[in-house]
Parts: sequence; structure tokens; C-alpha cells
Amino acid sequence: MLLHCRILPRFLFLNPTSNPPPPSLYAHLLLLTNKKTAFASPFSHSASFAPRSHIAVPVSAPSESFLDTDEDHQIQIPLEKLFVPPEVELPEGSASAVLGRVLKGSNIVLGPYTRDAQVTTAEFVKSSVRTEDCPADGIPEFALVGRSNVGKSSLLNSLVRRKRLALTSKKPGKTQCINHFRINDSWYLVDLPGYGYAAAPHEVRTNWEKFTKDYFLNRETLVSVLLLIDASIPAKKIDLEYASWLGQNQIPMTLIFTKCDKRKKKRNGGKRPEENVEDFQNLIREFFQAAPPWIMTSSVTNQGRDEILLHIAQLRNYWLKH
Ligand SMILES: Nc1nc2c(ncn2[C@@H]2O[C@H](COP(=O)(O)OP(=O)(O)OP(=O)(O)O)[C@@H](O)[C@H]2O)c(=O)[nH]1
Ligand SMILES: [Mg+2]
Repeated sequence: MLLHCRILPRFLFLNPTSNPPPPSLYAHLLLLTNKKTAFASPFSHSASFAPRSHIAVPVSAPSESFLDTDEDHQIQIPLEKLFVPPEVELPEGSASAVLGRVLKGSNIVLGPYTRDAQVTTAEFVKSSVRTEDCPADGIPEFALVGRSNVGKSSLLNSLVRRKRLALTSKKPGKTQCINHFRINDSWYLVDLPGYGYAAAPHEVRTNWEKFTKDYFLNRETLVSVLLLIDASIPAKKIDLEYASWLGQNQIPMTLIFTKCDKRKKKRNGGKRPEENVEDFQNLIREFFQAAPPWIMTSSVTNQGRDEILLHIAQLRNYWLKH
């Protein structure tokens, strides 16, 4: 795990603020339209940065250098669009000092809670169709949701380094229940059925809406939804609607851009994954007060695998402490 060796030590140099009020993990999802309750997000970057400053974050495969300067493999992120975890103050000064703390292919800044990021054990626990039937042991969980065929089950397998722990298929609609997978005996990854499967019978679609939305609204141990978006194609209306629904309901969300290995321009409608990722950010911008965290991934090359696990670790450890 070369990436861990390179990234984890950096986090030791961070300077947590003294006795901050415990910020909510949910705050960054508040909608601008919800003016009555809008407040400054604890995830916002330090106001000392000029608003138009950008950093060029490398998005290339983990084996390549973190400081890759190939412009084709970089994404420009305005500093105010970074996801800054609670208890982190960004270093003042140059953008390069900030870049050293941003996970590759993402807008996520590393904070002081990234311990235990590696997966050592993963086991399937149960399938449920109702929130009440889900495991009741109170440990934190992260749910994978997205359009049918976007790559939820494949990503789960990539994260746990197993080929078929979660079943995948070229045919949409493979996953039909809330499937709990226990990781390191201490947290859950949850595989959910996909939405937007046009060929599914009406009854199945209605049922999906009902039980997944109930799960999101009522599952108290849900730390963050991982909303998967296919980065090899332009943004779909249904994905934008879904992101907006999660925001409106103040359900914490991380955007996981999948299939970033698919770079053939013609099939991608002429756009590279980085461009589709940027377009998606721009399209959802008006719905959110602060930028949600996002990561670029591929289950084929395992791009983004270590980054997701570090992000999950810092959210999970923060959630456990507060
Ligand atoms: N090129 C590429 N293909 C992928 C990637 N992730 C998944 N796929 C392919 O996409 C198809 C669907 O993958 P699944 O993981 O079953 O998708 P899902 O979102 O779980 O689908 P449902 O369970 O039907 O909702 C399979 O053929 C995968 O091999 C990726 O990162 N890159
Ligand atoms: Mg699936």
C-alpha cells in the first residue's frame, strides 16, 4: 500500500483547532434554498484564501507519482470547493502546501481521523428489504447507491479486494436488496439496488423507491451515502435529481465517479472523465451551500480505492468520536 505510506504521514503535520464545537458531518449538505437554516459549513476552507485560487489535483492511477504534472491527468479545483473535514485548518499561503493534503483524484483534504483505513476482513452478513430488518449492532455504515449498472457491486469488490463478494452483472438490476457486508468486524459497506432501471417492472421500481428512501431517512448508523456517478458519460438527469433529493433531505453524501478508465472520446460523447466530473459539479452547485466530497475511481484499475478507504476512515472515526 504505497499510497498509504505516502499520504498517512502527512496527516501528522495537521494542526487541529483547540476545543472546536463538534461540527456536524451533515452540515455541508445544506441546500442554499433552505435559507432559514443555512450556516457556515465546518467543512469550508479557511477564508484567508483568495476565492479564485485553484489547485491542480492529479487524477492518474495510484502507481503514478502524486506530483504528476501531465495536464491531461489533472483536474483544476477552486480552493473553496475543497472538502475540508472537521478539526482541520488548511495551511495558509501557497496552493502547493494545500495540494499535499488533498487525496489524489478528489477534492478531499486529509484530516486527523484517517487511522485504520485498510480492509483486513470482509464478510457478507445479510440481505434485508426493510430498514427494521437491517443489522442492529450500532456500528457505522456507508451505503453504495447509484443508477443500475453504474458499478456499485464492482466498487465494493474492489474496496475489499475480492472478485465476487458482491455479485455483479452486465445486465442492470442485479442487486435487489439492502446487502450488508461487515468490514474488519467494525463497520459496514452496504450494497443497494440501482435506480433508473427502465426495464424494471413498475411494481419493483416503486418498491425500490420506498425501501431505499426509508433506509436513507431512518438508518441512524448511516455515516454517508456513497452516490456513484458514471464519469464515462455526460451527467444524467436522474443522477442530478438523486443528488438533489439527498441534499434536500440532509443525508450526507460523497460523490463517487466510476468508470474513469473509460477514456475513449467517441463513446464518451467527446468528453474525458475529468470533464464530466467537472460538469457534474457545476450542475449540482446551486443545490448545495458547500461542495460535497467527491472521488474519481475505476474498479478495473482500482483507481481511487485507497482514497475512498481513507475518506471513509476519517468520516467513520469522526462519527464514532462524536
Ligand atoms: N470499464 C469499467 N467497467 C465497470 C466498472 N465498474 C463496473 N463496470 C462494469 O459495469 C457493469 C455493471 O457493474 P455492477 O457492479 O454489477 O453494477 P451495479 O451498479 O452493482 O448494478 P446493479 O446491481 O444492477 O444496480 C459490469 O459489467 C461491470 O464489469 C469500471 O470502473 N470500469
Ligand atoms: Mg449491484
